[in-house]
Amino acid sequence: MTLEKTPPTLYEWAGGDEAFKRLTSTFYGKVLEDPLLEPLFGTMAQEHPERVAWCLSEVFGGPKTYTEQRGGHRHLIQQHLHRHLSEQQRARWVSLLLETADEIGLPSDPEFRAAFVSYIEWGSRIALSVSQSDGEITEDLDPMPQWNWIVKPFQD
Ligand code: HEM
Repeated sequence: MTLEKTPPTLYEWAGGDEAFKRLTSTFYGKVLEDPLLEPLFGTMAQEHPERVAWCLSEVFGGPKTYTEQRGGHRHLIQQHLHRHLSEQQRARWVSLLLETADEIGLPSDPEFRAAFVSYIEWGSRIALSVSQSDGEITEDLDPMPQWNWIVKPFQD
């Protein structure tokens, strides 16, 4: 029998809770200075950056704090309904987040960034799409999506 090396989760590779909290606290500081995004986030809850950190941690294989504290993917989607986000705002949100990832020193290896940007693109496009809806959610959207390595980081 050969033992295979188990790769760390993306959450572990990124640096765990502390890294995601640093990412979102720095990011929302920039968001509040941005003329396109400030109107959306100027009145955000004080806990908002931490909730987004829980959410990213969970998607990337960390603890299920967002689901336990806030109610999972259904709740996440619900928070974006009726907001009528624009593509320009979505694109700015993504570019500022990626800029912040560099600034706070998230791992810059191609394998991590390929997986990281993949969720950010997917999630932000879902947020844009559901934000156009004036309806309510009827379908079951849980559990939270789970992201993993897209390109294998280690040899077996
Ligand atoms: C991967 C993409 C995204 C993730 C993971 C995400 C995550 C979250 C989370 C966790 C919340 C708080 C939910 C709660 O209270 O439990 C939230 C709320 C919100 N999101 Fe997103 N979001 C994403 C994309 C976007 C984009 C692209 C925009 C706009 C450009 C946006 C605008 C908002 C706004 C305006 C709120 C409400 C903030 C408040 O007033 O407290 N989101 N999002």
